[in-house]
Amino acid sequence: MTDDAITSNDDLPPCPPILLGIRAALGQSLLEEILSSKILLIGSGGIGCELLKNLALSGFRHVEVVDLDTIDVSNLNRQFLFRSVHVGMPKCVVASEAALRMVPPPPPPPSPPPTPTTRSSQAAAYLPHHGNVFDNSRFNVPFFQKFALVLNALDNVAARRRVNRLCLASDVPLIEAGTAGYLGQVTVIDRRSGTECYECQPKPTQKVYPICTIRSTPSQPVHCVVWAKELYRLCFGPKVEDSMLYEDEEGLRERREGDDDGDGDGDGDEKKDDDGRRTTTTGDEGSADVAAGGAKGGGGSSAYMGAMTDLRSLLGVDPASSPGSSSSSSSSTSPTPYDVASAVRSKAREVISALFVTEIEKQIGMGTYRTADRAPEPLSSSDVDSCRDVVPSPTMRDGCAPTDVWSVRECVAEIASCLVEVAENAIAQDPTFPLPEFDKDDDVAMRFVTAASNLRSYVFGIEPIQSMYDAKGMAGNIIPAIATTNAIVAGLQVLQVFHVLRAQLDVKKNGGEGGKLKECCRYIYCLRDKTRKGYLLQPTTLPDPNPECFVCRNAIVSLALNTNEWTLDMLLKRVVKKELGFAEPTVMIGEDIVYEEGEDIDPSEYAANLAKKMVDLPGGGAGHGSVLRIEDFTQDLEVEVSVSHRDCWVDVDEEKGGEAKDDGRAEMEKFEIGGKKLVAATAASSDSMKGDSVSAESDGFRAASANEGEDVLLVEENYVPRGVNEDSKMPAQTSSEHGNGSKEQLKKRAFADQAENGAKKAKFNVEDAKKPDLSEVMS
Ligand SMILES: Nc1ncnc2c1ncn2[C@@H]1O[C@H](COP(=O)(O)OP(=O)(O)OP(=O)(O)O)[C@@H](O)[C@H]1O
Ligand SMILES: [Zn+2]
Repeated sequence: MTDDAITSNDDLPPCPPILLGIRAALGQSLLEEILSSKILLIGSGGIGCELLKNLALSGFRHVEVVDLDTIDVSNLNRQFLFRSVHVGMPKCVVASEAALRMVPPPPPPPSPPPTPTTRSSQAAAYLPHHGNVFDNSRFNVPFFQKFALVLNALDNVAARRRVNRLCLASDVPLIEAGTAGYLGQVTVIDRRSGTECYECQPKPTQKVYPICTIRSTPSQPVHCVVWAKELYRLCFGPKVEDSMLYEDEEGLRERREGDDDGDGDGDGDEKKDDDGRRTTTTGDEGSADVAAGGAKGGGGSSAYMGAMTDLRSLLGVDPASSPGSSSSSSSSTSPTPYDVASAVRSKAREVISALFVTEIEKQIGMGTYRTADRAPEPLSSSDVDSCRDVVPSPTMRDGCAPTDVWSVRECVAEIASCLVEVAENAIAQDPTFPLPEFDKDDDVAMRFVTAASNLRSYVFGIEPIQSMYDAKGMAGNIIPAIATTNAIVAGLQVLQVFHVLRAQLDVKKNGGEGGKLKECCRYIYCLRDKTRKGYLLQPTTLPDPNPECFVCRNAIVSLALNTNEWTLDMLLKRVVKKELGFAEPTVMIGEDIVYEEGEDIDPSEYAANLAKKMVDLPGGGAGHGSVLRIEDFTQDLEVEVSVSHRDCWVDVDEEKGGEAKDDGRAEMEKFEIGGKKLVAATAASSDSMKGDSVSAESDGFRAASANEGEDVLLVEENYVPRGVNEDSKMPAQTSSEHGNGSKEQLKKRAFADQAENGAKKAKFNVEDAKKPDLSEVMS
């Protein structure tokens, strides 16, 4: 791979046997770079565990790991650095300790010893940071600047955007990765090298949710839907132990016994080995004490299993029992439907209270949610009382629609109503009873899952609360995360790490500006189906930035909405924070600051503006044709937003032959980012604005080309990637007029890549059309 890679071992300093292969492939100087470089890893879940193991076994001695979550039982099947004794402990703490034990011993110091001491001869340290990467007091530009490069192993767009911005602002290369079932992708983002950033391409609306475990600290609606499906299994499943929420006494005992030092704290106490080489890696202050809190979580019993067992028996789900025959039922004769309904409602109250009050309070007490964006708030007892017919279930209401969003109390009432229905069906010996596995097309199943998922969202402050229609879309599209894909992708990431370090080493040795990663790094797809030549990995050149990207190219963002009705508060929450990802925005109209956030800012200063309509804001208002300037010093980001007023939203839905499209949002709440920019500030009628609609969706097409001399398998040279249609060799499906997303630009890029790499024109391979854009994948 390199010139010095061929040097005979006799001429080289001693090296741990496990690293001889690395040295033979990469050379002594790159090995030294590996031994001394500081690497930051964000996320220690499925991909993160694989990456940590790879980094450790490749000789990396200085790695820091950020993760906000604690270990759940359901992570154990494939997040292989964790054991049942670790349940409840921070993932990053356990993963760092486990990986550190795999780091080969340091090479013996050369004689005479180097002066000053180089980092490669220092003790290895894998430092965990249990926290949310959005915590700007800890994870900010100075923190990122300490590292040679950053690796992402995340499962959500918001956190990926945050890391992307911090890396751009810190000038640190980012190796980004994602998987979705059998599919995966890895790319390298480097501002100085002029590569595309994570946000250069608009993200397509997510259609599948690759996820298969439960997030202890949920942050998205889909995390709650996954949890609710497991709750459904726990209530109605033929085998209660199949549910990821199931806890039995034996399992708890095992976990306590697994804490082999017998102190019950579950810490494993494995921080040092005999020669003291492996240093204690408690990380920052947060990690050590949370680890202790989390460990108690490993030994505590769940607050809900007792009530759940009674409920199953009452529902007649467990074969030994029949409806109404619970131990808590006092009736000795056959119960009437009324008796059953009232017994079920009362038990439902107990279960809901255990799940959404007692269990949450218990976990809060143990510090499980310290890293959540917002501390969870247990339901109130009056909310839980809605079980007792206090509130009618929303689906029993006249005119109820699948797009309705239910309140907390309605969700509680809906759960109770589903449970009563199941019990009554059981009594009537309905042939559909007992309930089958969860089926999104089953009415009771979907009502139950929507209500339970939303209650969890309410408790954790997760928005938006889902209508049954939305929840169904998610519940039906959750696909399992596959450990093998995670392993492949993590391996590819480490190969890119070597390339980045090699480029950095060249600059150190030979001088120059750096920024040459486009020459050596690749965007790599991991495909599900082999290409015709039998390859599963496809490297392509790193794409150029999108000139329309407001993150890396300071492009102006165009925004259309009803400026007469939108308030500043709506603008901040729905557009500035949610869509544009600003963490601490300062909003200016001309020279006037209309809003500011941050540690030193008194929130009352701009409180009066929050309720004002956009047109009524100071500085002349943010009406049609105005320009807002939004800054965020925490991300070193500044953007100009060109505002246009729109109050009529007739979009043509081509699939429905030109009918008006209803996306479920109230007319007044609609907005569009990324339409045509206003050229001049003219007063606009609704009609004059109609033509401005441009979908911000893109299929995330990447121009692909075969590259010679890769360290991954090549695809055949006549391969044409997804999105290029056979006749025109033009990217299909994109309707965006955004820079690289436009047909013309994509076409140019595809052809430029082909020319550059001598790739011949190709036939479109149908199998390859399955290749997704994984830029928004979950893990
Ligand atoms: N904002 C964030 N700050 C820090 N860590 C984060 C943030 N968002 C996500 N993570 C972490 O990224 C990791 C993503 O890994 P992954 O998705 O494999 O794990 P998982 O959620 O446990 O499993 P699953 O594959 O079922 O989704 C998680 O451990 C999660 O805690
Ligand atoms: Zn960009």
